[in-house]
Amino acid sequence: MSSSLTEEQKRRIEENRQKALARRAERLAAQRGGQVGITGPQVIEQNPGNRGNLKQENNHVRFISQHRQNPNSPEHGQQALINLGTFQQPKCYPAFKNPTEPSYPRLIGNGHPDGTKNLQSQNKSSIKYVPPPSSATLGDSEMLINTNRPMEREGGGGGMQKLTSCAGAGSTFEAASCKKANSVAQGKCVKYGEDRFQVEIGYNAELIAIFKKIPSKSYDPAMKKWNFSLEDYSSLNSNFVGKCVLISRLRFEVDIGYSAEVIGVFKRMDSRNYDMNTRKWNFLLEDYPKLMEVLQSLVSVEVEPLPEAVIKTFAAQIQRSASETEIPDADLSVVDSEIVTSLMPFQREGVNFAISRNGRLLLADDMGLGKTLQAICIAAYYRKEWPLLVVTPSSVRFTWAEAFHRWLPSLSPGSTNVIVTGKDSLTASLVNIVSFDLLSKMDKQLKSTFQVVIIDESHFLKNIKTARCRAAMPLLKAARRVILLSGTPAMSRPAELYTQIMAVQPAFFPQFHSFGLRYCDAKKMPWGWDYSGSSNLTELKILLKESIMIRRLKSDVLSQLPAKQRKMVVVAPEGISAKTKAVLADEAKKMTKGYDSKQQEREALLLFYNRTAEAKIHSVVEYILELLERGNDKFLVFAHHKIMLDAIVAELEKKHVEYIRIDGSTPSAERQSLCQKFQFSEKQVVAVLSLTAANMGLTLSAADLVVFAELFWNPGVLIQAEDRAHRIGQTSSVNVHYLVAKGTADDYLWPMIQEKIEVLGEAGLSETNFSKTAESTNYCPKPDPKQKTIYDLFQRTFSESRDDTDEALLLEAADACCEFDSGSALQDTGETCSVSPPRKRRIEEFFKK
Ligand SMILES: Nc1ncnc2c1ncn2[C@@H]1O[C@H](COP(=O)(O)OP(=O)(O)OP(=O)(O)O)[C@@H](O)[C@H]1O
Repeated sequence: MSSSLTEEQKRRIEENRQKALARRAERLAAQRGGQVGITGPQVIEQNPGNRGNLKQENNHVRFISQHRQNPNSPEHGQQALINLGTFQQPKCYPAFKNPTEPSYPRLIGNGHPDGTKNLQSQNKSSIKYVPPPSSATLGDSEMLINTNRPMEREGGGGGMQKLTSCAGAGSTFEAASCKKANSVAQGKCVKYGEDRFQVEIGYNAELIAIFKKIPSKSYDPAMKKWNFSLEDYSSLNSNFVGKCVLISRLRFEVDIGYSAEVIGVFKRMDSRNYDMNTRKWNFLLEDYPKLMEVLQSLVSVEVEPLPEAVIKTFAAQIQRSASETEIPDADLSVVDSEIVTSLMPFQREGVNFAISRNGRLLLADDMGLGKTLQAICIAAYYRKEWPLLVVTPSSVRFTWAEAFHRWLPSLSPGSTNVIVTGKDSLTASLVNIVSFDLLSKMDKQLKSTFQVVIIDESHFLKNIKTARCRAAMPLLKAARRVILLSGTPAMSRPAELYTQIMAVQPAFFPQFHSFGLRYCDAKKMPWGWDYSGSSNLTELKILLKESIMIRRLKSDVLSQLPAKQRKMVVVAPEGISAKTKAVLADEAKKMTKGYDSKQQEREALLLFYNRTAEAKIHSVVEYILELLERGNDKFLVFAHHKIMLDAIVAELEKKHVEYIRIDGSTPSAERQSLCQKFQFSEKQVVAVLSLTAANMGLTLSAADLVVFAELFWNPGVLIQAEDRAHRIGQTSSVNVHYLVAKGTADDYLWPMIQEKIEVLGEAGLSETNFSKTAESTNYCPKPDPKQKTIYDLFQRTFSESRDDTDEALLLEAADACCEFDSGSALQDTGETCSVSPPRKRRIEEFFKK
């Protein structure tokens, strides 16, 4: 993409800038002749060379340095006008690592702080330099202050003050108020420590109010003086400042205080529009070069231009060549038809978007909208460039492998490589799947390059300091296609987006600091920079949507979604210890030998089921923690065994996550209030529920995610449990995650459940069936012939009529000392809670369409 300004425009802007500098130098030379101790605005009017329109400016602070002998020196005649109503942060600093380093030229407004390094590649016409002060520049300066805010200006009565230097070695100031013309204070700026300056002046409430707004302010109680970083000295030496901000795909606004001169310029623009609400002027992007050219020729005005990333992204609009072109339909003939024909229309649009962006994107669809499927389809489009690397949270590594085989039947069985230890090869297969944590332990192998990389839950990379981020970033830098997936790319602040943007478009914001200044409301604090805020979010959102991000909310595509989206999650088997695996294998072996009585059979099955719960605890807890880390607000977790329910609750308590628990021991009277708490709490709440004691009669529609920590042999119980969220009051499609562990009773329960649900589906008794919406086809397709006995045993035992069997089993379980949550298996409290309050979302507005 090319820059928006032509060479000719750049040349003219530079020419104007030079002329302006020369004019400024002349004026300052004239001022040096004797303008000292001037008080009040009228005096300034006598000196039109200083500012032609001081009346418009009298809500500003001005510093004027007069000590420079060489008028052509860029340091000569530094002036600052700072609108106190919208105090400007220092614009940009030389280097992110050491923003206080004074020896670089300081650059206003182009968003790239690292001085000369980036200048070649930048649009020079949009840059203004303000040289930093040195301790030497502190000698003589003049400060003109009006503490009025812009809105108070009309009413008159401004508190104009002036601190004027005496030429010479010392720097002396006078401060006077035009309200009280006879109240004149004298002061001076002196060097303070290595990189600070101190203002020595008598007490003046208005001045102090101004000082307090300066980010680097510090009060020295011993000296009873205020001091500031040299950076802020420079920042005060800026002109009448404003900034350009993108407000739509086609328009930008100029955010600047009132100036007749500027408004005169605005009025000459054909596309001008004044927004009565924001009281700001906005223009078509095609007017941007012209407007900037004129504004930058005004001596008194410094306007922060649009960031380079915006200029590049919207180059077509700026150059008037934009047309509303639809993203073309990609030719997916190289991709397995299985997946292509399954794509829902919005998913197809996602794939088209990705391919139009050359396979580099942030797919930020809401949870459950099929990001996995879209990512596999996008990656498959670039199959010639494989081997492929998928980096994912550890709990879903195996689910990814299943999904590849399900959606790309052309993949041979051995072509997925799930990495389970740091010693495994990262490049063993065509599709390599690794967890974030393992990736960071594979230092030696990180030199391998992948042309195509998928990062699932890419917000895991939000912190550049983490080992996972440091390990992943070089891989992403080297890759040609980078597919980031996250339903919650940033959970609380725009700073979290930076690494993800860098991963997809490294050229957008090479320095975090420039991103921080523009979008994180960066503030200099005594301890360093604070980037936890947010600013210009509308622009960031428009920029990302135009360039790299596609995001659909469930509500946008609800008509295309089934009421329930079921998903099987294969939880990591190494969560199960070797000892537990051996016990499970032993139980299974015993079962294949057969039993003398039905009673013994059932006991054995229940024991197997119980051991399965024990074995899954670690993986289930890990999965729930990952859901919490992803920022899922509210969800339901169903489990059957008390040990599982206890373990989940213990972890939630440890993490200080609010939860409700309803199990067999929860009195009926309490259930209503627990439901209410879940439905109406604004906080993140997890409902931990017993499969048999809380699967009916409760309304928990504030959640649209249901997680099954354990399976149950009766699909009717599961469907009823799902319906705690999927019921009246639910406005979304409900996601259902079944956590399934290989080598456990799940191997037998899962195919059985699917079979039964399919039957229910065919009979119209279940809205969706598993085989169409869950990654099921490749999971334990048919039990091992040797173990078919166990499957049959499960079938036989649990296919009996539900009421009798459940009761009998629960009793038997008690006999067998298994800790089922059996308290009130079939209680129906009939409680309902009304529609939930709007669910809290982090930086919600930003990510809404
Ligand atoms: N077009 C489709 N046809 C059939 N099933 C689909 C389709 N799209 C998604 N699904 C199924 O919906 C479920 C949710 O999809 P997926 O896991 O890809 O969503 P996601 O956006 O990645 O969710 P999360 O944010 O939870 O990771 C899966 O079981 C998936 O197979």
